[in-house]
Amino acid sequence: MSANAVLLPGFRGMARMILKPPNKIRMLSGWKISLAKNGSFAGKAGGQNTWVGVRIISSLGLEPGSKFGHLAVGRTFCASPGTVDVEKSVADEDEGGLTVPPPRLTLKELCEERVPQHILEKAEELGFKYPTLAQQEALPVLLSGFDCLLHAQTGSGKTLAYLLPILAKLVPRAAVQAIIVVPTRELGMQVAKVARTLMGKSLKSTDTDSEEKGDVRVSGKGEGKGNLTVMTLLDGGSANRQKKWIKAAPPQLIVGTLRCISRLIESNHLRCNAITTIVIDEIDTLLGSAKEGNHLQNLLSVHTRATDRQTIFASATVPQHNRFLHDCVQNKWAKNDIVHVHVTPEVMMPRYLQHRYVVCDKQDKLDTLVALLNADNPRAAIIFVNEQNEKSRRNGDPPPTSIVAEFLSEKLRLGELGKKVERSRDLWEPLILEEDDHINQRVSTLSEFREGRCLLVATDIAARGLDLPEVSHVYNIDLPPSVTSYIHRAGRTGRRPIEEEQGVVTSFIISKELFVLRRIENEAQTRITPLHIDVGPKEE
Ligand SMILES: Nc1ncnc2c1ncn2[C@@H]1O[C@H](COP(=O)(O)OP(=O)(O)OP(=O)(O)O)[C@@H](O)[C@H]1O
Repeated sequence: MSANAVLLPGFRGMARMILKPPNKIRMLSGWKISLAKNGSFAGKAGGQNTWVGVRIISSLGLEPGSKFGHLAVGRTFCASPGTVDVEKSVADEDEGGLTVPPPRLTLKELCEERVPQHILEKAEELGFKYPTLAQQEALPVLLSGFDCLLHAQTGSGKTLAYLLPILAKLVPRAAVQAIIVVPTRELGMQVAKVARTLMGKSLKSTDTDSEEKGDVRVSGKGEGKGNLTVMTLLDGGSANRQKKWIKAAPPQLIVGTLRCISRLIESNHLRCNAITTIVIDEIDTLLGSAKEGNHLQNLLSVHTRATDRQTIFASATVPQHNRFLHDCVQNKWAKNDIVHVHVTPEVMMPRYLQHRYVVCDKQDKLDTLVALLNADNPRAAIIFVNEQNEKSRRNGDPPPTSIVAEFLSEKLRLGELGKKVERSRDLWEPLILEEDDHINQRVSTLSEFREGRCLLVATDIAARGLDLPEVSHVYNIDLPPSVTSYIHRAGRTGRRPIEEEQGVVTSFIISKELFVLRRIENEAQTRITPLHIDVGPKEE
C-alpha cells in the first residue's frame, strides 16, 4: 500500500486490513487500535469502555517495513485489503502535547501533492514547518475531501488546517468557490489576512487601507494559478460597496459573518453555484439562536447542497458534539460520513495555561487587579469584563469596560500602576474593545494592541479566535457567563505553541462565586489554584 492512500469508506464490520506488531498502536487523537492475532483490529475511544468501529481515512508513511506512520481515523469501520508492517507509531511517543515530537512529518510532507508547492513554501516561510497536533490529525481527513467537525483546543492551529484544503482547490475563475463564516469582524479580518498571506501577498505589504475594506487581489505563483481574491463581508462594511464588488468581479474566497453573507445571498448578489467548500468557524456561537439557526439552515441546505461541497465545522468547544453531528446529518448540513476529528478530547484546554483565582470583595477588585498587574508585569494582558446589562444601560451608567480602563488610567497617572515597567509608560495606557464601539475605533484599537500596547479591557467580543501571541496574561474581572466563555477567554493567552511558554489566567471572584468557579474547573477539566495577594493599606 502506498503512502497517502485513502482507504475505502463504508465497510462496516471487522476490518480486513492486516497489521503486524506491535499489537497496540496509540492514535494521536486518543484512539487506540488493537490488533487481534488474525490481523484484524478494533478501535477504542480514549477513556471510554465501549469498543467501536474505527474508520481509517488515510494513512501516511505506513508502508511495509516503515518505522513511523500516521493513520487518520473516523467513526466507523472501513477497510482496504493490504499489508502494513508497522513497528512503532509516532503517536506512541507523544504525551498529548500540541506538536508532535520528532521524528515527524513536516507540513510539506503531510500535504505533498495535495496542496500547491508555493502555498506550502509560504507556510514554511511563516514558521509553519511542522504541523501542530490538530493539523496532523485533521489535514489527512480534510485533504481527502471529507466533511469534518474539527474540534481542537484554542490556539491549536485550526485556521491553517481548514485554509490549506480551501486554497488547494481554488481556481482563478470569477466565481465564489469557498466561504468561511466567522462570528466577529475582528476574527474575519484575521482569517482573511492569513489566507492572503498564504496566497502570496507580501508580508511587508502596507496595504492596510484596502485590507480593511476587504478588497485585496493576490497573484498566485506557479501551479497554473492566476489572480485569486479574498473578500471580507463583515458587519460594519458598506453593503452597497460589497454588492458592487461582488457583481463586478466575484472573489474566489469570502470570509464573512453569517448575517452579511446571508444578506448578499438573499439579494441575489452572491451566487452559490460554484461553491466547493464552506467552513463554519466557531460553530457553537451559532447554535441556540433561532435567527442564526435559520440563516445557517438556508446557507447550508437551501442555497447550497451538502452533496455538492465539503463542509467543515471548527471550534474548541462543541457542547453535546454527538448530538451536533447527528443534527448536522439530519438537517443536511453535511454528508452522512462527516468525520469528527476530536483532538485530545481528554484535555480541553492547552496544558501550558496556568489558572489562578483571587477571592476579594467586589469593591476591592480593581485595587487587587492593580496590585496583580504590578506583580505580574505582563508583556500584554487582556482584562475581560461582562457585557453591561440592560438596566445599567438604561440608567446611563458607564459600561464596565470604561470603569476599569479609567481606574487603571488614573492609577497609571498617579504612578501606582506599572511600577516595574521598563518600557514607556504610555504603552500601559489601557485600550478598550467592545461591540458598541465604532468599527474604525475597533480596528485601530486592535492594531495598537498588536503593535505593543500592553493592556486591553474587553468584553467577550475579544474572546473568540483572536490570535494575539504577545498576550501573556488574561484577567477575568467578572467571572465568565459560561464554561465555554471561560475556555475561550483563557485561550487568548498561551498562543506561542512552539515556545510552549506558559500563559496565566486569573479570575477575580467574591466568596459566594467559589462554587461557580468549581463548576468551571470540573467542566473544563482543569485545576484553578488560589492566589493570595496583598493589596497594601487602603487610603482614607
Ligand atoms: N504548524 C504551525 N506551526 C507553528 N505555529 C502555528 C502552526 N499553525 C498555526 N500556528 C500558529 O498558532 C497560533 C494559533 O493558531 P490559530 O489561530 O489557527 O488557532 P485556533 O485553533 O484557530 O485557535 P482558537 O480556537 O482560539 O481560534 C497562530 O499564531 C498560528 O500562527
